[in-house]
Amino acid sequence: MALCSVGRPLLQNTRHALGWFFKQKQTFCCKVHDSQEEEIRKKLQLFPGGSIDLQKQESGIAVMTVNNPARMNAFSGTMMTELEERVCELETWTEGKGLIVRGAAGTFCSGSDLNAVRAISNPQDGMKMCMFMQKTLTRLLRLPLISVALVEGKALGGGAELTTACDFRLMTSDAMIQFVHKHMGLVPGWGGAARLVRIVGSQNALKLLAGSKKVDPDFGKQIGLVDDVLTVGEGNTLVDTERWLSQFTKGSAPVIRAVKKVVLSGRELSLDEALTTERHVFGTVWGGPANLEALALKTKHK
Ligand SMILES: CCC(=O)SCCNC(=O)CCNC(=O)[C@H](O)C(C)(C)COP(=O)(O)OP(=O)(O)OC[C@H]1O[C@@H](n2cnc3c(N)ncnc32)[C@H](O)[C@@H]1OP(=O)(O)O
Repeated sequence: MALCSVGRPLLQNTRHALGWFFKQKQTFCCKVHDSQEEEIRKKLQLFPGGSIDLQKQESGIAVMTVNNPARMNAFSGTMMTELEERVCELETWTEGKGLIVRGAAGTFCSGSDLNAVRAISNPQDGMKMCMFMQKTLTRLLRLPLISVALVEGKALGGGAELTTACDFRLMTSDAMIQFVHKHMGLVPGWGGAARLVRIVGSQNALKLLAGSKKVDPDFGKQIGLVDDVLTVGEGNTLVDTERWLSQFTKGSAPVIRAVKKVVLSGRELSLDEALTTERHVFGTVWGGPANLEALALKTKHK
């Protein structure tokens, strides 16, 4: 059997990549009824408050709002389980192309609700809560939608982690992102450190985590955490974000979703596995309606 460069048998590699690809394709609805997860879900339900709101628009862009303004949009337990439900809804939204994640009332999110944190401050419950949020945020990042976090006001702790589960981050000119975990005697646990390293590199991740350094828009852009800055007071930030995102979501949903899948496989798989996946994703759009229309129009790229 032929060996690929990383030493994994080629056939095994192909199977792995295809398994990954079809897992992304299938609509997993949605709750994994694993007993540990069910246990943590039940525990999270004991900490109510706020909501995660989802609006799916005809444009193919959905807006997800972290809504708990009395606590600066901190995540209560029920908001964690609602986030999972909304992600599940988005996994089955086949017309979707883009997603905006934002906070209610002009601020992003102040992390986990400290009242809930105090009540479940033993390591076992902490790890279970982290596992639940890691899984949900990984599914969020893997949606076949191009996602952007609109950061207004503050994104602190778990809120900063949530921004890293989106493909892009936009900040208003007065906004701030801060991984405050160290000041709380913690490290990120919602997958935020692993994702941060992939976005800004380990040197910058160390500065942000070990120094709990405040990230304003200029510094954010400099280190590649922030993709663009919206000037406060100049129009409606949500409309501006939709306009910004539409540069990437214009066009046919199957093609936009295919773009996200090939980029995701490039980011998450070995080169051989990513190449296999890319071929298969290519096969889903080759000869498809958008491809045939472009050929019929004799499209030129001047
Ligand atoms: C995954 C790990 C984590 O996420 S650990 C949590 C990390 N987050 C934090 O430590 C945030 C702590 N909060 C703060 O620093 C401040 O409240 C911030 C967000 C800067 C807002 O300050 P400021 O504008 O002065 O408003 P404030 O302090 O009066 O807050 C308004 C009300 O919101 C509440 N609040 C805020 N954050 C949380 C939170 N994470 N959990 C629970 N409640 C929170 C404040 O307690 C305050 O409530 P109240 O009006 O006093 O009843």
